[in-house]
Amino acid sequence: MPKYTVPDFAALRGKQKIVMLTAYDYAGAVMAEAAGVDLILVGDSLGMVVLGYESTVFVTMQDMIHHTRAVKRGARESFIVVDMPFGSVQTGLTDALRNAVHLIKETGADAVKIEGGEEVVEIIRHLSQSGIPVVGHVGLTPQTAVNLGGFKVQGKTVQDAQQILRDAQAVADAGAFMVVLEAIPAPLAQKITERLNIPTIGIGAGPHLDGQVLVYHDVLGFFDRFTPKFVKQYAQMSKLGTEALQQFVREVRTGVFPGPEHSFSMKEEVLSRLY
Ligand SMILES: Nc1nc(=O)c2c([nH]1)NC[C@@H]1CN(c3ccc(C(=O)N[C@@H](CCC(=O)O)C(=O)O)cc3)CN21
Ligand SMILES: CC(C)C(=O)C(=O)O
Ligand SMILES: [Mg+2]
Repeated sequence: MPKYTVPDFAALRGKQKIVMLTAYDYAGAVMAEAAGVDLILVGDSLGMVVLGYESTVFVTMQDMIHHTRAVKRGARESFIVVDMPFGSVQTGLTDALRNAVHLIKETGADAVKIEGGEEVVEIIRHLSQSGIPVVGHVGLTPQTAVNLGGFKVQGKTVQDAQQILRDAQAVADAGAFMVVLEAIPAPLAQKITERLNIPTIGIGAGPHLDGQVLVYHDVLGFFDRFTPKFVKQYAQMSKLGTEALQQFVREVRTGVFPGPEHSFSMKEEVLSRLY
């Protein structure tokens, strides 16, 4: 059993900020758990930061299963949320439930996350009532970003902001136990957080939420293709890694590596008997 269960997150509201971080593999999950994050998200952002796609829409159920299994092996004690990839919920309630059950059974994840507002409430209700903990995700929904003008801040007009408020409320009413608010103005996220009775987790949504989530590769500076304004890099791993690898290349070429401390010796009497 993980350290937390579903009701624990509601209990944290107003007491302690909830910290969520993405992870996509064994090593990342080990570090996330050692750092003490409250829960791990195996995000479909893996398509971009790990697999190099231009968007998250190409990520498959198999991708999510493969990576979530690795995360689970690295973070046995953590509550794990897995993103339902694009296409895994769009083909009907039966498919959505089958895919959610499949994800959880194959990976040992604790909950699934589904992008969308009012248009996905039936799916959220169906899964929740079937016993699957569901996290909602409203505001900027990367799987359908092509309809939103790209990876852009959402909810800047009265109409758009009102819709996001309705979306968040609808997702909570449908049984989601937590909701991610992505790339919306801070005051809108604050209003939503005040209205809802489930924890809100923000990414690019300001400080007035119950918790925060960022992408692992952004936090550590492993991803340089773009850096959203809401990202804070706590390390510059791409730079550090490239410099370290350059030194490796240099040392092999100059014969500095491997040194005697990296090599295995052999008894002279053994060597002398070889012919
Ligand atoms: N590495 C990474 N981090 C993320 O947070 C992330 C992904 N990938 N992939 C999936 C989505 C896409 N996300 C993003 C990506 C970029 C912006 C961004 O930079 N938006 C700016 C520029 C918009 C513009 O071009 O005008 C903004 O001000 O909204 C926002 C969300 C968040 N998610
Ligand atoms: C950015 C978070 C919320 C996400 O959905 C992902 O990493 O895929
Ligand atoms: Mg995602």
